[in-house]
Amino acid sequence: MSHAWGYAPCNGPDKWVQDFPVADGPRQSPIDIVPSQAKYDASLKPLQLKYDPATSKGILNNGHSFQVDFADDDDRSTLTGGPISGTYRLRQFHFHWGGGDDRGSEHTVGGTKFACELHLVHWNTKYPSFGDAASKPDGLAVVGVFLKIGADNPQLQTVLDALGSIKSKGSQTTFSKFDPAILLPPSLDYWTYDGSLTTPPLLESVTWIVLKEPISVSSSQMYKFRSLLFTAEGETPCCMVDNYRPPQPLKGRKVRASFQ
Ligand SMILES: COc1ccc(N[C@H](NS(N)(=O)=O)Oc2ccccc2)cc1OC
Ligand SMILES: [Zn+2]
Repeated sequence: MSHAWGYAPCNGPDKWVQDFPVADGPRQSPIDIVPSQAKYDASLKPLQLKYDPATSKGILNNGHSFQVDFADDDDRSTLTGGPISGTYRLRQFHFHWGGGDDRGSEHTVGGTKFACELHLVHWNTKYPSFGDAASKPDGLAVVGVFLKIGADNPQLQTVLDALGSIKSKGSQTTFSKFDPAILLPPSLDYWTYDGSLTTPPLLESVTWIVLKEPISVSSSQMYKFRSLLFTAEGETPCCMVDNYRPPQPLKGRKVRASFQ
């Protein structure tokens, strides 16, 4: 691919394998989660997500999605328990969404797509940095939360209100005192499986933890996500929509459930 990766027909998910051969690897993400095929594992521990709002730093349009970045130089915002061992630090969160309410999530459940999916990216502190962890099979843990079309979600509003300041690729602004825990559903029941980043470099270093319970988002709130641009200022504007990779082959992997 002579140009950078993206989600258009010319540089989208079907083309990524040209520059990132791991795209055809044995543990690619996302996947379709089939609840009846997911085996309850009593040894799975409850998720422990402890986030300090003081660690939120800024919000950035990176040309593929937008992300909120967190200070990860200590253990103030961490993931422990669940399917992982040790302590993973929160690095950033971001979303994937569709051009319409009928699509947008990366993982699907029994073939059902949601309008949007939140990813909270954590890295294993047994490694010295995110970059180092990202290349290890147990280096990353991403918590996925589905956003289902329904009532307006007030907890999303501070994030959505910031999008006006980061419309174009490369724009960023401060985003402090934000507690990502307010984006989580009441139940932390989850499915888990071994997978990868869902964007290039598609590294097969992610323990996926996908929450069973979605949070709500209204159609009008979805329009705020779709007001962002893939493109930088001065370029022909292209709306940031359909920034999701479709489900990938399971290739013999087992999905476990933390609930019966
Ligand atoms: C902190 O560094 C990274 C963090 C994440 C990802 N990729 C991430 N993969 S995912 N969907 O599996 O979490 O996807 C995106 C998608 C859009 C915007 C930002 C992340 C890549 C990173 O550095 C290469
Ligand atoms: Zn993601």
